[in-house]
Amino acid sequence: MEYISTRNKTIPISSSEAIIQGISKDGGLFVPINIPKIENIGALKEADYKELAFIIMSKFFTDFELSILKNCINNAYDNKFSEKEIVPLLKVGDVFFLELFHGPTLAFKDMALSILPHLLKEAININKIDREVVILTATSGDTGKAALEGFANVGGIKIIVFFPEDGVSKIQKKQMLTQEGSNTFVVGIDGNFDDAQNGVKGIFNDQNFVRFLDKNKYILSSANSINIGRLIPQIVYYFYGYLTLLREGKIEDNEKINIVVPTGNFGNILAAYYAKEMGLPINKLICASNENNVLTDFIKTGIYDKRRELILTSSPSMDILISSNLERLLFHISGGDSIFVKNKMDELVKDGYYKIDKSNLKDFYGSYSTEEGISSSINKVFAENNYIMDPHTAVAYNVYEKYKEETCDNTKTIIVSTASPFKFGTKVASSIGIDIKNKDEFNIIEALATKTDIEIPKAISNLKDKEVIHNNKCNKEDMKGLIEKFLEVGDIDD
Ligand SMILES: N[C@@H](CCOP(=O)(O)O)C(=O)O
Repeated sequence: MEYISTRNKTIPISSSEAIIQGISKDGGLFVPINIPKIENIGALKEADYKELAFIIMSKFFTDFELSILKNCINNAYDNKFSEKEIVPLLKVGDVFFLELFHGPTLAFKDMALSILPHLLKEAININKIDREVVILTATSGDTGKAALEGFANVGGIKIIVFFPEDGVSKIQKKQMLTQEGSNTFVVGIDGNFDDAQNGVKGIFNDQNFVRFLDKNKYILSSANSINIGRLIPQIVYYFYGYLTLLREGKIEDNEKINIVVPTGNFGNILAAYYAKEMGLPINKLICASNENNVLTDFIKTGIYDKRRELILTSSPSMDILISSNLERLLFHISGGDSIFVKNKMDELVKDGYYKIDKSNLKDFYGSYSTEEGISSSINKVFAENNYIMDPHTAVAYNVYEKYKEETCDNTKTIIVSTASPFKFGTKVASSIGIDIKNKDEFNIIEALATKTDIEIPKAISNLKDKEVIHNNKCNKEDMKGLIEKFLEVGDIDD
């Protein structure tokens, strides 16, 4: 399988090269030259998570020897995950929650960031790279910690994470600032996630800086979902969720289901779109946003308009106005028209918006939840079903309720549950009536554990006494300066 840029189809590269580069030099994202099909999906219903991961990933990562790919998968999906199914599926009321947060950092990002370091190491070997790889990551909370965890102490790789100083939850922040590993660097910036992501993309595209790093024997890569090595592993759990329904007799073979995804950078829902294109019977892809509802407007009108204030919400991983992976969707729905994609991306930079024909978005339904909607959904599901959702998952639930009301569609539905509620203690606890006044975050979490009768995950209880290691802060304009400092390469301008 070859990969091409969404903005220029003429230079195909291998999957291992695409993983190393992270983002194309022309600013585009790598996409597979075609999306492979899987026939007779129902026959895979007895496959465990690793077997399924191998079947799916081997169709995309074709320049990895099969035994090497199998090793990567075995090393990724092991007892780092607390549940033996890796992603349990739970029926709650009339929906199914696919819980993607049982990995080491308690968010769905672990699903791909447990394997990306193994894939990248192998990609470095395959391409005989004689440079140290520097992973630049922008995060609004969950990606950062999952990437740090995955890459900590991996030889030949350094990881630098930029997060919005005031735009992540207290637990997310503590998770990142206490990260051990001599190759890890964490920086709070004085902007929002879009600033961090724009900054990182700008650095990738600054050819002078890239050459300067190269002279110092460094190359850049990415751990965000702009990296195809992040996206492909996320396809697996959509198949696994579907096949679990089939194995448990909840659906017939080939029966269509809906998938609801709380969405920010559009990577997770794009993985579901890839699954659909590969043949998974999906009816609607339901794109759930928080008050940063740029995607809702896009799906309803075909107009993507980022000219609005970014709002900090209780679901920070979705506090995004420039959803990177939409670029890949534009490429696919335009039949692979890279000129069209480039024009739209240029319009977004120049004018702040672009328009497409909304009939191209028929696979999707989009809506959003307010802060109040998040609280009332958490409260309702807990009261009625004794099931506790984190704010991101609550956004998805809230939007699914709207979808049902609007469409009366009773297709069986999976909601992806993307993070542990204990990462967002204040919002979750207050939503179910716990008095949070005068309590610190860890007291709130203890009260939440008592009320829900769920044990606090070790990854959170251990955090309480962990020492803060990273104290770096910078202006959003000075991200390059910090990279120079961490890599000890001097100043490009000297
Ligand atoms: N949801 C985010 C933002 C980055 O998303 P990614 O999937 O592109 O890495 C986060 O948690 O940081």
